[in-house]
Amino acid sequence: MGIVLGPNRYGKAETRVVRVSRAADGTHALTDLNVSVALSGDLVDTHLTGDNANVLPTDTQKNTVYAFAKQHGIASPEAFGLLLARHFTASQETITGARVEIEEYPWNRLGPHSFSREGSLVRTASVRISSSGPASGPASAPAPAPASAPASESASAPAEVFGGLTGLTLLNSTDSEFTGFIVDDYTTLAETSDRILATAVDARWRFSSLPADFNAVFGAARDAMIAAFAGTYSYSLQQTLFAMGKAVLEACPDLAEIRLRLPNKHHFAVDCTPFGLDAAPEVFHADDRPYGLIEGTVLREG
Ligand SMILES: O=c1[nH]c(=O)c2[nH]c(=O)[nH]c2[nH]1
Repeated sequence: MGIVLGPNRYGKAETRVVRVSRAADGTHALTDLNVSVALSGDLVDTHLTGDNANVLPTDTQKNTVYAFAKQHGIASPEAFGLLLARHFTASQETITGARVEIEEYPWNRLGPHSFSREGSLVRTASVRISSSGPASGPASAPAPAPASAPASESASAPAEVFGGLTGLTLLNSTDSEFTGFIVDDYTTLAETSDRILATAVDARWRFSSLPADFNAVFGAARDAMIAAFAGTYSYSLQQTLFAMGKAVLEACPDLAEIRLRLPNKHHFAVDCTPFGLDAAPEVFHADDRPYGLIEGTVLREG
């Protein structure tokens, strides 16, 4: 039996790029990204014989990230990912697929040129382009070139675009129950009609059409998730997950689906009665692990 090369891709991972935009009045704006590029295409020779004629070096990919940040600016992580993915697939005959994954670390403004890093929230974007068609899924959209894309790249292959976030830590100190679950020989969990519900949201949403303003969609999706978490009287984190996903799709018509991963960050009431104190649950132990992990996709019917 012969041995053959399977699916493969290569690229420069985690190029950290910080773009400063300087306005005439001395006010600066900051965009802080971690960009990972992975390319695929006609790359058999480099694997089988070491002939690198078809290989665009990963060092060049890193340089392209920096050059595009300078030349085109970074309107949004999604638009920047599209710009890069289109460039790599349109400019090199041997490169037919590109996946660009971006993390954006938000900074809060302190002054005209001073900033502080925002907590744990990270915005994410992912763009996949294949000149032989989108990577997968029926709802991929033909992607218009971002406003700042070079004209030569405007007629390129369809793209799949995902946005999202991680590390959005949320907590309700009441309005959460967990009762009526299966009880078997190993169940010790007591039913509770009042508990802390806390999670760190990991969300990824797929665009079915590409909006003019990705940042507006991001803000609307984030705000809808937060409002749904805070406003839902929860009987399970699963129910809260669906409410959050539904709220995002209702707020954002450009999105086809949202995938949510919600760790249940357990808070256990500490029994203070041995210390002669009352039993009201006011002191909690924030447990690190193990944690429940509730995962689900919410999508439009059809
Ligand atoms: O919201 C919850 N969902 C569960 O499935 C579960 N399981 C558990 O032990 N606690 C919880 N809480």
